[in-house]
Amino acid sequence: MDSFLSRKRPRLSSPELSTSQKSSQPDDSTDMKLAILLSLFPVIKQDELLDILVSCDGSVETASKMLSAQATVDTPFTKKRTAPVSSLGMQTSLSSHVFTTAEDGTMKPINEIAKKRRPPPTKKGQTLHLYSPEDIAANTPCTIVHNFLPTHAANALLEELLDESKHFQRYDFQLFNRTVQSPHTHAVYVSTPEEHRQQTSEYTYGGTYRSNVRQATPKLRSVSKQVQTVVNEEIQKRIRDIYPDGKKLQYQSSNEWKPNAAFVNCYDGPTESVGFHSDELTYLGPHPVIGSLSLGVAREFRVRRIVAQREDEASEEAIEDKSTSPSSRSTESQNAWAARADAQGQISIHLPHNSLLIMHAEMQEEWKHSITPAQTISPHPISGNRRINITYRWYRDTLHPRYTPRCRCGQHAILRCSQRKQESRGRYMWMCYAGFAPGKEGCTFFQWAEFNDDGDPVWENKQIDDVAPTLANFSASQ
Ligand SMILES: O=C(O)CCC(=O)C(=O)O
Ligand SMILES: [Fe+2]
Repeated sequence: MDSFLSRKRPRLSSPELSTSQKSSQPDDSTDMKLAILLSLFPVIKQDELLDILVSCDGSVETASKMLSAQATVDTPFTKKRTAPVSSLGMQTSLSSHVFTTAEDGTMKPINEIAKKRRPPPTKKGQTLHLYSPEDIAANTPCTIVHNFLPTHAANALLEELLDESKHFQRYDFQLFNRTVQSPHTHAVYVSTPEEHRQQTSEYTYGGTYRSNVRQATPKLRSVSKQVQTVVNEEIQKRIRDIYPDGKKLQYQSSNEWKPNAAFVNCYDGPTESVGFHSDELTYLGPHPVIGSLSLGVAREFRVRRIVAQREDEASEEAIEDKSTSPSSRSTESQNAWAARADAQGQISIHLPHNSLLIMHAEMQEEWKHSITPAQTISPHPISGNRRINITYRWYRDTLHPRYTPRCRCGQHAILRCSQRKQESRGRYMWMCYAGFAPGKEGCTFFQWAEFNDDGDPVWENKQIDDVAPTLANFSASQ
């Protein structure tokens, strides 16, 4: 395994730190805090920002003051880096490790290899860089198709979306008591007037209706059809080659995947990014599949597994259960969360122009993903420093807000999956949206979500609890 490229990730400890400080905050808030610091200090490496954040006991304010002070005296934190840290273009492959030739000389099918592939190829604190489709399929919940569109079609779509990106906006998200803007811009595209009406007056996002919904261009619509075909093929391959007994996952839809919304992001320059998150399940349902097309500048897509808490961490969780928001957790419990977040390291998937990444059904519940800020990028001949990303999504009719529960605030509840707590891991729940919305306190609404095998909601036998499990138990979604 030495031949694959790995890079040390944040040093979560330093000689000055006490044991309780050796790791950082809870998974969600660490990423949010890092996102803020990155937007304030874009030339500083993410790893260093994390170190500083940890040394400031997780206080963004203290870290920010310290960094501002440092900036005036040009410390190592603020020196411009000349070394090209970006490893884009360096080819590494795990294929020689994961593909074995059988005694009769034939290649073993990928499912046999996947069964043998233990333990996970990443290590705590390290990043494994993957480039080849075989490695990505075997080691992550994703598949990649390079050179997806004919060159002229990819370039034409990129040009069209660069023009569209004039209308993109940053969205707000909540960081404790502050409202923070996304470190990239975006807009949502739909094809029909009815879908436009639904997106702007029925589906909610963060407690409000979306305002930046636009009419899909003919090119976006035609590419959507091509994405649909390939994603459905890849879903079937994944089921056949990777999933246990060649069967779809429980709650994964057995219907054809039919995208009806395209979220388009623009990352203008190397520091624009999106922090670690899972995509919101509310309208996509459990085990959704998402098709993600990259255009323009190549960037790194990082994924990491969500690690369940160990049994000996239960007492700490009991303390957390009394709190109502992640921000009220103790530093020690925050540290434990960060240590778990990094327990299995990260995998970096390199996304060149015109590559289609399929996030398969196990992705959102079991993994988190991000676009990390880059130290260096190679400008693209058409887009310069910009990267455009389109995620094609399938909003399911059965999860239209006319059917889903409302919380005590009178708003549509959001669907979340318990990702960390051993006893409830993998269970779904409807919760008040407001714990995750800018400036909102929220109510304690909580209801277990029940689904049939196809992931369509079952509404009988509602069980409503008065006290919500702490939001701390669930990872941030977007
Ligand atoms: O830009 C990308 O490749 C990922 C975007 C993403 O994760 C999202 O929009 O939810
Ligand atoms: Fe996402």
